[in-house]
Amino acid sequence: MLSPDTESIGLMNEIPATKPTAKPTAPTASEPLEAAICTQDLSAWYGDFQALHSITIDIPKNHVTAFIGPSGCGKSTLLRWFNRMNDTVLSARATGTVRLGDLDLLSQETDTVDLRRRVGIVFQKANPFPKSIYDNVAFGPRLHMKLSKSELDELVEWSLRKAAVWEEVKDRLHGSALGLSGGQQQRLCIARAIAVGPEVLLMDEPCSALDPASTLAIENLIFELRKQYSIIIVTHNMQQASRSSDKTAFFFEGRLIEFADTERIFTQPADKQTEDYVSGKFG
Ligand SMILES: Nc1ncnc2c1ncn2[C@@H]1O[C@H](COP(=O)(O)OP(=O)(O)OP(=O)(O)O)[C@@H](O)[C@H]1O
Repeated sequence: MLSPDTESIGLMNEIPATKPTAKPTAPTASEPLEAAICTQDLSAWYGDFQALHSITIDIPKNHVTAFIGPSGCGKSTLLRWFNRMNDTVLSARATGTVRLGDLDLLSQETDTVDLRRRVGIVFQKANPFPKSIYDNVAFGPRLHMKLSKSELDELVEWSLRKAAVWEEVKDRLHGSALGLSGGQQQRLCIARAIAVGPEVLLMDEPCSALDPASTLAIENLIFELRKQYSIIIVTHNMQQASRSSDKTAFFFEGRLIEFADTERIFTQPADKQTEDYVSGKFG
């Protein structure tokens, strides 16, 4: 049985409608950036506490965007409004707008089940279901796609290959996912997320529980996956943000202080607070 925590609830809702396609669509530098998710004046509260203040940001499609900032500055809160994970927190509310294409993400009429199919999430701690490796990846597709056995086999393999873990698990697909190493489990969770064909992948400190080799494997994977998905990664690791993201947003005390190309944020930030943070003077 799955534990009824918020993370499992989110994963259970990551349901697919269509079989994912594998056509890389990375734009070239000269093309204007199309937005995957746009927020306008987004403010968010937990009870009386205001965690986000008037956030306006366009998250570009097919790029990796890093969210950085000191603990408690609101990075995860913002990420969790992007797929309405905050619905599981009774005291959480938000004003302003968040859009995924034409979809108004804050509307009560938005189908959160379908939203979580389109916006997948990978958490800090790998959380495979206590099932086989195969069944973890096949979980969403089995619920919501009518696939033959061979089509499902193909999708499971495709997802595991895409998540760069196929070679390590192909001979033990029916063994328990809990028997994998931490880094393998995290790549399995990425495979499970992409098996349902999301447009956006949210990653909340996906490497913080991993060793350097597994971290590097995930970073390489993120870099590769951005050809097909719009990725947002929350990280406390400045090297990771600078290595694996195209754009970086720096937050402080619930406010978006600066959002620019990652290279610029790390070499010529416009704001003194950004400079102090990325140079390690605080946080
Ligand atoms: N479920 C909750 N109930 C009440 N307050 C919360 C809740 N979740 C977060 N907060 C508060 O909202 C603020 C922003 O938290 P959030 O987790 O978004 O920050 P963060 O930048 O992701 O922090 P960290 O880097 O430590 O994960 C913090 O002050 C936090 O204590």
